[in-house]
Amino acid sequence: MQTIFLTGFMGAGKTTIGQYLAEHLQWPVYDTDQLIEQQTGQQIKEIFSLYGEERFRELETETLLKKNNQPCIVTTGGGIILKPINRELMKSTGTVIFLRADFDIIWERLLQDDNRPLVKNKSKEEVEILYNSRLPLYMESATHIVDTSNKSIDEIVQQIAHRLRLN
Ligand SMILES: Nc1ncnc2c1ncn2[C@@H]1O[C@H](COP(=O)(O)OP(=O)(O)OP(=O)(O)O)[C@@H](O)[C@H]1O
Ligand SMILES: O=C(O)C1=C[C@@H](O)[C@@H](O)[C@H](O)C1
Ligand SMILES: [Mg+2]
Repeated sequence: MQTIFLTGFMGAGKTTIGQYLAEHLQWPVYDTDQLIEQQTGQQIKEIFSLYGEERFRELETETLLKKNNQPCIVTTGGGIILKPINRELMKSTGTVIFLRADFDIIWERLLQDDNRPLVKNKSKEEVEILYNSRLPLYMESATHIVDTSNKSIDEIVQQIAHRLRLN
């Protein structure tokens, strides 16, 4: 089994599910947002405001390129699917699981945290437009789609392990 990449919109639960899945499988887990923050010593919102979104997208690609080939879970930033090279890198080196969730559920989760520059000061309608514009890219790059709406973290972890025949 190669790398398991978790993709999906902000608030879909990639980071959270990745931690629990890693514990369940006893595999290492890496989060691209956290790796970028560690590497730069800056928070994502600072990177966006100091250098812009484009620079952040380059850092995401660099992070994917640095990954070694050991089995692991990689939880990604919500916009990792925007660059074709990222979609190709993930699909060619692993299994890509798109964590799908209804927009209303995502919106409720996003209200809890202010470290997401693409959501800050945006209306629900504006963020929903972004969500809808990205859906085809999550779908196109996924090898599996797992619906997480109204499911507990444990149910989602079990479902992923079952789909990948890892339990
Ligand atoms: N299945 C779930 N049920 C209830 N709450 C959840 C579920 N999954 C995630 N959450 C909660 O939603 C919030 C967002 O989750 P998380 O940070 O894991 O999302 P993410 O997909 O990594 O987002 P980002 O792309 O911004 O990094 C967290 O507070 C988390 O506890
Ligand atoms: O959806 C996005 O574009 C983002 C999601 C977050 O995980 C971070 O990578 C950053 O806030 C951008
Ligand atoms: Mg995350």
